[in-house]
Amino acid sequence: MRALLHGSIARINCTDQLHRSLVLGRPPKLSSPVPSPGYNNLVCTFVYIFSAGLFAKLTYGILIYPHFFSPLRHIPGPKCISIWNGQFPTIHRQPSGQPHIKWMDEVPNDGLIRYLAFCNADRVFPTSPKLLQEVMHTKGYIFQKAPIVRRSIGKMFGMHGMLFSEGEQHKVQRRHMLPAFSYRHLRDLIPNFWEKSINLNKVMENDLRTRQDADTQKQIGMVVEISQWLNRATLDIIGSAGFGYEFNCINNNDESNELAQAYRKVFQPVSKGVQLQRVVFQYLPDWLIKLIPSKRRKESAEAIEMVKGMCMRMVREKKREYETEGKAGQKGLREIDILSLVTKDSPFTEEEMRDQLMTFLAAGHETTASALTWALFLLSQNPEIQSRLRAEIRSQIPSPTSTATPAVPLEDYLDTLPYLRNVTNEVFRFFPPVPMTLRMAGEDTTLGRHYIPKGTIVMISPWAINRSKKVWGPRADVFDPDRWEAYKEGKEGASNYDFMTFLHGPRSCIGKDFSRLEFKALLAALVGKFEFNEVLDKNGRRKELVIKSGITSRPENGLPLWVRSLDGW
Ligand code: HEM
Repeated sequence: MRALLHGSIARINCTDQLHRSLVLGRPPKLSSPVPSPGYNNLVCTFVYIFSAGLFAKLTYGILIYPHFFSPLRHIPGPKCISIWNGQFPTIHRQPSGQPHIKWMDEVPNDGLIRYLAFCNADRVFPTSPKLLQEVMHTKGYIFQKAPIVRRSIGKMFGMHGMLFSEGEQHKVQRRHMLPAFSYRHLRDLIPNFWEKSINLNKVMENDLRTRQDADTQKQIGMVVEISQWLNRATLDIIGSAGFGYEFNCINNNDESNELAQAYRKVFQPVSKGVQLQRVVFQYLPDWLIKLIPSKRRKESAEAIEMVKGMCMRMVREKKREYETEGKAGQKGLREIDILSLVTKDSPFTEEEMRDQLMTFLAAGHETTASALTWALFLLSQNPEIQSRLRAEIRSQIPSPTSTATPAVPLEDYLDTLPYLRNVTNEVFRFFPPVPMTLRMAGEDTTLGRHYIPKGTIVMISPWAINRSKKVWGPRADVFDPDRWEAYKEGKEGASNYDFMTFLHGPRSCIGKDFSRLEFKALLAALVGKFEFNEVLDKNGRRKELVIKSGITSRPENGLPLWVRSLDGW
């Protein structure tokens, strides 16, 4: 009653002041109503109950459930190093997948390991070919893309693109796009890959010469941050071979190329602090995250808008082309490139078409650039492997500068050069550009003999499987292209699931053959023409390599290498 009375007095005061200010023409001075003690008590009680509820929920969810009630608790796993944060401190300190190698080799298990991640969230990690096959193949559509992944990279890769579609929708999309990845079509793209590779060589050589002249007047090579060149080259290749578009990233440096810049902002490796922030943000609603100011997020959002706009323009231009040139399409070409398939007679809405392009653009350039970065890093550390590769390339592939018509076109043999093939396989094994990915059980199911409740997050780690001593023997952590003589493209290994770089099954990488050919063309052109050496510190010692895992794994601060142009090819 007192509360009510108090409230009405406050309201009367307010109206009174308003009336007076209207009459006198002054702005009203509203006195804030004084909350009654009853109201205060109510609020306090609510806050207490809410806090107690939250505390109980967190205590149960973080401290009790994972240790005593989780149906996954009997699956073997590493000992928790934190009572509330499981293995997270170890995972956070090391590159993605690194702790998993140790667990795989040291924790006795029947193909499945369970560990606790941030705030003791359950994770299962399949280690045997049989269970990997279940997750990726037999139950490929039950184990769906984890919402955490969708949330963190969905906007850049296109929410409605193939990477994030599920079930029937995914099957339709994948079937529709397959012709663009048939081996016959990819073989026809080799001259295009080669042309771009030669262009990269030319521009890099000019750049080396110009800068050398200014600095030393000598042709002794110079330090180059190599990864940005590789990103520009793979962007040009996906643009031209995939979409029939010339992005011209190789010819224009990063600063003058909006597209290269946009991707650099989104994909640049992040510090441990930002990684931790991202983990925490997974648990916060979008509206709350938007309220927290962040320069990096703002830049990423702008970059995403730029890419979105560009993909939409490509879709609309191509559609207009079909409308004006009729169904046969441009000059009657066999149009099975990515952009044509996405836009012509396609089952996609315009938004889906745009997202499909975003998927192929992002997935199709960053990964191959990361693989090439690692290739040059490994070759710079292993000069004898580099020389052997160069000898094969120079003896088999005519110099890009020669004007003579080659006796056999490159597309007939690029894919079969034995040492180039072994080096390619070994780089992909040793540094898988996508070190890990997550799936979520879409329904209650099983893995082997283990019950897996709906919502369980499954960690798939190409990094761990590709480097496990259990799988690859005691020399698993040695970079040795010759091991592929025995494995012969993975076919003579114990199982396909030993090599996980592109995953397997219906959700495996659709672009794996595209990227292999592109990788071989770029690597052959680069190693044929240039020598790559590591940059040592001032005491002549090897610098410690810090691997940053963002969407792909990359060396921290790019990869500076000592590059020298060689004569005779
Ligand atoms: C070295 C280069 C590459 C690597 C290591 C790689 C790796 C992968 C991996 C691991 C996935 C599965 C991701 C997941 O499910 O979480 C994937 C999916 C995909 N990749 Fe690649 N990729 C490479 C190059 C390419 C290229 C060149 C293209 C296109 C031209 C491409 C297009 C795609 C697409 C569309 C998907 C989604 C497939 C689906 O869900 O059905 N990738 N890639």
